[in-house]
This record gives sequence, C-alpha cells and structure tokens, in this order.
Amino acid sequence: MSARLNTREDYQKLLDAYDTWLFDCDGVLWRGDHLIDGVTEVLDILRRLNKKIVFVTNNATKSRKTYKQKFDQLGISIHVDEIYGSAYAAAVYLSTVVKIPKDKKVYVIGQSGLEEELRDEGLTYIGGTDPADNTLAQFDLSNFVLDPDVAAVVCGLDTQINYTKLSKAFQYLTRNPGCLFIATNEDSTYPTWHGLLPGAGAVSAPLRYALGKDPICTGKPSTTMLDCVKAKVHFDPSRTIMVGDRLNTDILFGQQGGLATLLVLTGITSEDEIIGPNASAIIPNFFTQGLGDFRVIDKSP
Ligand SMILES: O=C(O)[C@H](O)[C@H](O)COP(=O)(O)O
Ligand SMILES: [Mg+2]
Repeated sequence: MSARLNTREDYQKLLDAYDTWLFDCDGVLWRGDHLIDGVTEVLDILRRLNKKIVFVTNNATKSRKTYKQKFDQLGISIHVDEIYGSAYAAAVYLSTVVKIPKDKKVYVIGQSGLEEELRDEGLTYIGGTDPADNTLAQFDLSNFVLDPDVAAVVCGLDTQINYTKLSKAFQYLTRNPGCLFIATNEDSTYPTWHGLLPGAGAVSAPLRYALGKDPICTGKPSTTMLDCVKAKVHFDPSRTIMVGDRLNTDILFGQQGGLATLLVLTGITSEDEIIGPNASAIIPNFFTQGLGDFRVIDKSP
C-alpha cells in the first residue's frame, strides 16, 4: 500500500527521516527543457537542511558535464559529481567491469552524451553521431566492411535512429564473436513537455527482436547504476529515498537497493497504476502529485 503525502506533517516527516535524496530527472525535475513547478524551491529547501542530493537519470543523451550545463541554464546550482547518468554507467561498466581491452571498440547507437562518457573512460567508439551512419540512404550489406575490433554495441536513446545503425549493430552482434549487447536503459517511453515519446527501450527493441536476445542494461533498475553511485557517494540506505516517476525503473531501483521510494505523478505513472484493482506489483512507499508539494513546509502551520 502506497501512502499519499497530504499534510505539512507528512512532508516534514519525510524530510526528517531521510538524509540522502536520489532524484530521477525526466518527469521529476523537468520534461524536456521545462522545469516542473516548484523544483528549484524544493531543492533549495533540501540544501538548506543539509541533505545529500544525487541525480540519477536514465537519459543517456547527455553526459554528466552536459547535464551540469543544463542545470546551470535552468538556474539550479549543483556539482557535476552529484549527477549519475545511464551513459556514464554504461561506460564505467565497459571500462571497469568488462575491462574491455584498449585496442577494442564500441559501436554506438546513441547521441553525443554517450560518446562523451565513453571517451572519458578511455574507450574508442564508432557509429553514434558519425554522419556516415546518420543517413537514410539504403544500407548495402555488400559494401559494409566489418570492423573486427568492435567488442560491444551500446544502445541508448537516439532520436536519429535509422536502419543503417540497426543493421551495423546487428552485424557486429551476430558476426563478431563475443560482442556484448548493452542498453544504457530500457525505458519504453519518456516524457517531453508536450507528451510522451518512445524511449531508449523502444530504440533497442528492433535489435532485441532481430537477435532474439535481451541486452545487459546498465541504467535503472540495474545494480550497475547503483554501484556507480555507491562508488562515489556514501549513504545509509535506511536513511535514503529515491524519488521517481516510473515504476519499473526508478521505484524498482530504489526497492532493489533497499531504499525508501517516493513516486511523483508529473511524468510517466498515473495514480491508477499504484492504487486500485489495476495497480502494478511495483508500489512506492509514498506518492505525491509533484516535487513542488514539499514547498508546504515553508508555509506557516
Ligand atoms: O532514455 C529514455 O527513454 C528517457 O530518457 C527516460 O526519460 C529516462 O530518463 P529519467 O526519467 O531516468 O531521467
Ligand atoms: Mg523519469
């Protein structure tokens, strides 16, 4: 059973109970480039109360550095070390868990943020934003030269996904022995200011279908993402809360990490998915309409 936060006391109790606050971004802080009502004020309240704040996003289109710029542009003061993205998690997974040899390459389906994180981890990649792959020209397999050094395909949200990229990724995954299939995240949709669009999971879905194989996911709810945070941030799970807008990524991630969970309704999930006969099996501890609701604690009782 999920508890709806209603009164000033409800919000105060949560602030008292948790020292570390993990925030999802799309659908919690913003939709596209539009901040959600009250976010800046609530982050200010948490700073004033000396809470530890961490941002954990599955959106792999930006690197941590470019997220920092986005926060700056939106007028939110944060440190780059407070940001953890699924692009970063994929790069760390390849460099420190798989320990991909330096002479090997990654074939990227994704945007510049994913390329930047791979580069920062010392990994070599092809594909991605390369104009040669961002084409609607017919893919010609007879002209394709297979690069034997491609040891992994990493797939993130790519708003310029096309048949050439899917075909090349498919070639590497079927013809290069041991080539790893990695998805930064598997969100089926993501929230923009004007409504939902297909998410990164929908970008990797054609490959999953063609291969008959699931990728290794490095974003929420996977433990790779939590391991990345734990490697840099010390927190007591019993005094930590994950705030998110999606049940099968954010809330599951929090639950699997032994954290409390708070759902906001400003992104993907609606109230009927957590309450009533059609409720999901993944239920947050708490829910509230939006992060801005915490502003009530600054109002006189
Ligand atoms: O990749 C996706 O599908 C989307 O970017 C998705 O919105 C993830 O972002 P998050 O909600 O985790 O910030
Ligand atoms: Mg979200």
